[in-house]
Amino acid sequence: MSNQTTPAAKSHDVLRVELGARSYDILVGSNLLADTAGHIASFVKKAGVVIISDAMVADRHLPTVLASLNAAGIAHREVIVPAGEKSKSFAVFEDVVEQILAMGIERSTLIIALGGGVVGDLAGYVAASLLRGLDFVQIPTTLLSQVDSSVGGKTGINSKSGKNLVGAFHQPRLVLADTAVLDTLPRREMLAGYAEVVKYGLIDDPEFFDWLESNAEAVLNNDGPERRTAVMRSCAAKARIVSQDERESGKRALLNLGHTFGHALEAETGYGAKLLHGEAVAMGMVIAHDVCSAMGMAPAGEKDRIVSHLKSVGLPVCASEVSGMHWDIDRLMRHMSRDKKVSDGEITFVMTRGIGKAFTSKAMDIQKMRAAITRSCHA
Ligand SMILES: NC(=O)c1ccc[n+]([C@@H]2O[C@H](COP(=O)([O-])OP(=O)(O)OC[C@H]3O[C@@H](n4cnc5c(N)ncnc54)[C@H](O)[C@@H]3O)[C@@H](O)[C@H]2O)c1
Ligand SMILES: O=C(O)C(=O)C[C@@H](O)[C@H](O)[C@H](O)COP(=O)(O)O
Ligand SMILES: [Zn+2]
Repeated sequence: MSNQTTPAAKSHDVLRVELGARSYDILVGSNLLADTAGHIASFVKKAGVVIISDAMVADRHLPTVLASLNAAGIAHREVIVPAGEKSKSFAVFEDVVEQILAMGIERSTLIIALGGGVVGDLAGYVAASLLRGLDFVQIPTTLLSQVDSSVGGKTGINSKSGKNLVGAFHQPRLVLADTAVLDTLPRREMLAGYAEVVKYGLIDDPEFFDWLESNAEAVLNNDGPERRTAVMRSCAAKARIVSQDERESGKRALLNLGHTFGHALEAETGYGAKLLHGEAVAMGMVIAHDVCSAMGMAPAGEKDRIVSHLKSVGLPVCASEVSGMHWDIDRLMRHMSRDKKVSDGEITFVMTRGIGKAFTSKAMDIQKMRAAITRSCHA
């Protein structure tokens, strides 16, 4: 008989976003929601917590969170918004703020964002605004929010003039990424998040892109080690960049790879289910690689490799794949001119010399860019 005991599996990994007084941990693991109360305990005061979630997530995962808070005797209230991008609006923002103020809150009330990037961006902006700033915790429930939106403190809503044009930088106190909740996420939403995972490989980690080419289906299908690796490696990449440039005065703009084009496509489709953010980013990353290879700075074969990987999992790669859309290139160009990376009247673009070699520059060939957008819209 052996005396050996199997060591208990590590329940979660911890990453730190280093931002001085605003530093915080990202916990990544399976079934973390069951001990929500334990994980957030040090941020909860007598005033309790207000959970902001959407109807879909509340239906599936709020009971687990509430059971944990009830067992620990933590006072809680809930605000539930409709699921989907349309909740990142002035109307929903106002409604949530008024509901929470009517509850009677204090500066020590903790806001919890339980949901995907829509809930995280909205709840973060609500937290930044109420009483001029409440603490908040991100509990991301989509792949996209676990690998990207819950980290870094960009919060906000959309305006008629464009995507995320109203908001604030407001860092969470903690990010609790429970990879098991992704088991209830529809494949299309998983893929939208996967586009942002691929983005990290394309920015500056070609080995990660190689790894994804072999492990994509394991990441997407099972709550196993590959998914955890993908979430951890993505969060580590984002944390590293955000720690160096919290307010996007330089390097952070790299996280916008594919977004200048992607946000224009999203705005033109009316922020609905026609085109998800991650799908627009996938198309935008292809356009970025296409125009850079047309400008002779990136090998054309690399764009083909990216397209082939995105297609292999089922992501759309061309704007022409959005059904019922008749794209107007001039309107797309006008949207791009309102990008937050515009300075002195010129857009800073995230460009590329190939996989893992993204950089920022204003030196875009506008005619070649128009041609690349046209290829995407009329493929
Ligand atoms: N702040 C940032 O840094 C940042 C980064 C990337 C994206 N974003 C924003 O994030 C938003 C997109 O986020 P998203 O892709 O998470 O979309 P989302 O929040 O709309 O969630 C997608 C859908 O999945 C449902 N859902 C969420 N979790 C679920 C679960 N576990 N099981 C079943 N259904 C679930 C939601 O109800 C919704 O219908 C966009 O508005 C984008 O601009 C922000
Ligand atoms: O965190 C960042 O910085 C990013 O750019 C991450 C993006 O994936 C995200 O979509 C972000 O919301 C885009 O920011 P925006 O400033 O262009 O609205
Ligand atoms: Zn994004």
